[in-house]
Amino acid sequence: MRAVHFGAGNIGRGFIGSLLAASGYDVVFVDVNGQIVRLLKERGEYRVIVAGEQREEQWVRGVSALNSQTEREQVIAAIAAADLVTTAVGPHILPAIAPVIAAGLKQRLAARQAPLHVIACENMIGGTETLKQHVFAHLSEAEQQLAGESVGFLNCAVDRIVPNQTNDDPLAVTVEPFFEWAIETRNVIGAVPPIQGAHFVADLGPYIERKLFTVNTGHALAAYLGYLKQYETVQDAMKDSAIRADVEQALSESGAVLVKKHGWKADEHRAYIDTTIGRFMNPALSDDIIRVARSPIRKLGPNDRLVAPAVQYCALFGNVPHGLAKGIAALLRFDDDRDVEAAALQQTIAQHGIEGALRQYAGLESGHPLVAAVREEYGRMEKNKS
Ligand SMILES: NC(=O)C1=CN([C@@H]2O[C@H](COP(=O)(O)OP(=O)(O)OC[C@H]3O[C@@H](n4cnc5c(N)ncnc54)[C@H](O)[C@@H]3O)[C@@H](O)[C@H]2O)C=CC1
Ligand SMILES: O=P(O)(O)OC[C@H]1O[C@](O)(CO)[C@@H](O)[C@@H]1O
Repeated sequence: MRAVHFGAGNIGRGFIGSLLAASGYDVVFVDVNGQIVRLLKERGEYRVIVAGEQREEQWVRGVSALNSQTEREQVIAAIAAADLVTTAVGPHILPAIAPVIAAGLKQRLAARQAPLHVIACENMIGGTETLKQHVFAHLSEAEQQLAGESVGFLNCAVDRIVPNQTNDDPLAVTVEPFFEWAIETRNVIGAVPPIQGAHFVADLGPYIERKLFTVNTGHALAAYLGYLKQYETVQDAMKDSAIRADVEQALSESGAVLVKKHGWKADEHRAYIDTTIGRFMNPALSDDIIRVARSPIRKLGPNDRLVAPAVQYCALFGNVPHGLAKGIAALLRFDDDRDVEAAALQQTIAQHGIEGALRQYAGLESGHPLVAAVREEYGRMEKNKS
């Protein structure tokens, strides 16, 4: 079995590539990072360090790599011959990799009809569906129809915390022990792709929302509130009892939405929240606040980790979730100049106020009750700023 994986970064090497190799796939990583591609080609293996109560090392073997900028034809040929194409590049990169995936599909469709599955492993709702739209924009109608018969685009939810890496070996990747990869079977063609440890589900909706509105919501609160208090890592922020209480409150609010909307059992969801908070506090990892806070405009999106559960909470319960509102306010205060989205967000706020930013990026009109709550929290943070 052959898998082509776009994005040999933290989650690509530390989670997806490692699981695919363990499942028996020959994994070809595709990346634009020349050093990582070169080292993967030279060595054909790398180390995953699982940092839990004990430290465990696992070797991922039999991998290779291609540079999507300089080896485009080889990437196309690899896709044409693959059983599986996966991505972990970041939502904003999906349009950039779509043309080469489309070219691979064209070559494949001309030669054979064996099933191919495509899975985008990004932190977003409908990630693979979004990738499919980008890919299909490069195919003719006839090619789209053919692709519909043999290419299955499967949405998924990926969960494993893989922080920025500080190992001397640039290929080694330190990860947390926990992982969960839920893959929707709705668009499977033929048999489900054999992936050890993946959880195949008929309907991804409850799983992606549980993950995004718990792990990513809580992480975002910890990061944005931690940034305001000048902590460097999520672990340090979570030791601050006030921040931890705010994270707890926001997760109780998003949890109420998840329990009511998807029927997750309240006690089981409480255990899921507790596990998640334990993961944020893992003393064997050091997770930079700047990494978790990255791309605040994306994270302010109407379908993303803060605004989506907050809006749904308002609609379901008829009042405002103040913990989530505080998280949104803290995001609006994120002004680290190393992050291009943070700079753009601050410019929008300077020109149009926070109401303008909430309208533009979150789709929230000024009359929405959440806006007043965010404004109040935002003002309070200004007063407390020292
Ligand atoms: N790190 C984590 O804990 C988790 C990350 N994710 C998601 O996984 C995705 C990737 O995140 P990370 O691995 O953390 O980021 P990363 O920055 O470590 O990895 C992204 C990789 O994509 C590569 N890349 C960029 N443009 C490319 C292109 N045009 N073609 C091929 N490769 C390209 C980069 O060089 C980099 O190696 C994101 O959507 C993130 O939300 C999901 C769950 C966990
Ligand atoms: O990867 P994103 O969407 O920028 O957000 C960072 C978040 O994603 C993760 O990397 C993985 O779930 C978390 O560590 C964090 O909540």
